[in-house]
Amino acid sequence: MPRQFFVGGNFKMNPISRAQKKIIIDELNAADLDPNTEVVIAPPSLYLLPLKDIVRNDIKVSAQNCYCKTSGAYTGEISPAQLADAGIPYVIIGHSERRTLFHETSELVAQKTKAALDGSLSVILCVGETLQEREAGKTTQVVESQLREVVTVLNESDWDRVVIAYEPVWAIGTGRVATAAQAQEVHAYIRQYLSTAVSSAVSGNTRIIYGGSVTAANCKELSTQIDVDGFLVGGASLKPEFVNIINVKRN
Ligand SMILES: O=C(CO)COP(=O)(O)O
Repeated sequence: MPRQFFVGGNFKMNPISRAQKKIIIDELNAADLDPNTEVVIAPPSLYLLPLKDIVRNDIKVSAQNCYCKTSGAYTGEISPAQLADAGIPYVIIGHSERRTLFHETSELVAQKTKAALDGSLSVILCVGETLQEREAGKTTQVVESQLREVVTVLNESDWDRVVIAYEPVWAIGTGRVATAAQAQEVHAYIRQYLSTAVSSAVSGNTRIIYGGSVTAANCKELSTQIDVDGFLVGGASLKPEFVNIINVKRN
């Protein structure tokens, strides 16, 4: 079966007001969206339930993070069980902002990924190298080591609910997008790695999406790459052009 194209909008800690959010949701609700593309939006946790209630049914809602325990004394955290109970189907795990600003290790990212999958969520698992690592020729080594931790703790069937987001840190929020060839090279590497480390079925079925300064203007070329199965969009997911990105396969 062909991999379904996937477009996620990571709102990060934006926008500030509920009124601004409503405008974004109203635009999405009114838009003519490609029914063949899976669309997921990830607002700050405070807004998960209100947005879920007002957004159209064919757009799924995702958390931006969760913890690896079911409940307990973990002030400030949300558990996979709580997200599942609230009817939130997806969670982003291992975003570079979590890894860098909040010191999440690949080991913790792997534990969270496993806990989320065990809690019946689907996971958007983020990996990617810094500029320094790319310039040192370590891109694939870094991405592989981030994935290896996860591979170690997942069962083969867990991968049915994992989308891998390749997000080079140097392209996030910088306006500096990876070229289609740079993205394809790393996506192909990830697919090859999944084939050797997990199975050829998981390699063939897992969606690998690109994130990092994706816009309506640059998404077309990226989308034509054979191993690019969609996008995780930050800044542009807050703008009307998000609709054009969702519809890139149709235009
Ligand atoms: O981090 C990202 C998505 O998770 C990408 O952010 P930008 O699209 O703003 O670069």
